Amino acid sequence: KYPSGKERQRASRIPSQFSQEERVAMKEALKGAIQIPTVSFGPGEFNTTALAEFGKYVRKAFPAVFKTSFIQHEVVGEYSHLFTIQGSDPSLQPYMLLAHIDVVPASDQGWEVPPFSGLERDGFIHGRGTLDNKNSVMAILQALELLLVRKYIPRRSFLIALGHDEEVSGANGAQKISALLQARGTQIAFIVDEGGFILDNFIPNFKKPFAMVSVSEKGSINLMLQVNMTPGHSSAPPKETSIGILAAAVSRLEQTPVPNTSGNGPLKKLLQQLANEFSFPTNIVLNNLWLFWPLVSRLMERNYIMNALARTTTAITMFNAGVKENVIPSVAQATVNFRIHPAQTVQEVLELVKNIVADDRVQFHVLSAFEPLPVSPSDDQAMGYQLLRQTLQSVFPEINIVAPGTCIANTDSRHYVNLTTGIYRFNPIYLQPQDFRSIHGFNEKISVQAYENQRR
Ligand SMILES: CCCCCCCCCCCCCCCCCC(=O)N[C@@H](Cc1ccccc1)C(=O)O
Ligand SMILES: [Zn+2]
Ligand SMILES: [Zn+2]
Repeated sequence: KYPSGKERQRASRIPSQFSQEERVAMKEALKGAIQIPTVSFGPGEFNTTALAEFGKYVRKAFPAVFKTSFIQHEVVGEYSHLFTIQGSDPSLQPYMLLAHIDVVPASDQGWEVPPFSGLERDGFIHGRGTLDNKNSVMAILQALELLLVRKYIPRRSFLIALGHDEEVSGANGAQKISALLQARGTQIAFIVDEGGFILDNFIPNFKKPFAMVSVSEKGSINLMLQVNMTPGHSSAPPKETSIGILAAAVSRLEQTPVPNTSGNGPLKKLLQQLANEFSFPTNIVLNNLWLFWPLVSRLMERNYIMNALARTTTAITMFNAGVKENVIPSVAQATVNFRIHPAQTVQEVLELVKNIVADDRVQFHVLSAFEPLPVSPSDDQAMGYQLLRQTLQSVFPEINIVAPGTCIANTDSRHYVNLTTGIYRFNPIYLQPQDFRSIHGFNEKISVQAYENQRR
């Protein structure tokens, strides 16, 4: 039963204040989530025991979410979760929050604390998934739980979709949830997913943190290069082997980056928005990009993260050849992962790559590919973007720059493009370059303070 208008008004002004007990319980809930090793090892290779345990864990940690009559909970693709929170005003189009419960593998080597310990040390909770992306899973459910305890009933309906295989492309989780919603004819006002942060110290000589809300994400090609040659005895080798030819081809690819196309992408706009925050002479340079763009884009290429924003990137990720030390192998294969800049297409990149390799003995096999994602609106009329901006500025009043950007990696949100034109990738967390390296790397951690802010 819905409350009266007065009760609703009161509910809409629920302050984000927590008791000491609540604060302890909340961080303990995150630690427990980190301790469940929901690792995705490869396509179709999941820790299904951990995924099932995670399902039970959230039921126990957030009882109000699971027993509230106006919340429908569905399990999709065995381990993903879809929550539909029915608002009091059905005329408003629902929005949707996304997060994923799987994590990439982590072995104990290289970590200061074991990656699935969830240990708290020096004000940080450590472990795989603390930034990518159990922080979001738990913060979303925790915020909802606390609101429900405080008798919250939303006006606008919303959905929460928690995928279980984002780290291996989302085919069983996000893709199935999206298909289910499409079959139901659901239209979504806007989506919020991972993929943007409050960036702190990412731009050389720019100390002011700013929020980057990613309004698009790069496309991708996984390209397999293969060379076949006649096998033989290593005691009398031919002048060139399949391995040598392939190695030269991938080396040419590494040494010849795909041209910088950032002049036509959102990066230029982002820098223009930041221009007046810089001191002289950088402010003059950035306010006159029509003149200085060649110089600025060359300087940006020196930084590997800025470089990733500026162009299609080339990463050689797999190399396989040879069966025995005294056998000249017949086949050599390498996989190259390209992340496509929004100003380019799959076809354009493939043409460029073939011209760079320029060797007919190298065969190309496209293993998978998709185009850069559409750019979501970020103008004054874009409800999702503006709501996100206002909300983040009310939680972080010190942030006066919120800028649209591009996510350099891919997220589950790409599976929902048929449901909405407004997809915003943003986690309300300060991120420094060393934190960025910890995502999929060593020593991933989140400060207790940052986690508390996420739930507000
Ligand atoms: C002007 C200054 C800007 C500075 C830019 C700084 C950019 C930092 C932004 C950090 C964004 C990090 C986003 C994290 C999300 C990672 C998601 C992920 O790893 N996805 C996988 C998904 C995938 C796709 C296909 C197959 C398997 C998995 C990925 O590899 O992209
Ligand atoms: Zn992620
Ligand atoms: Zn990830």
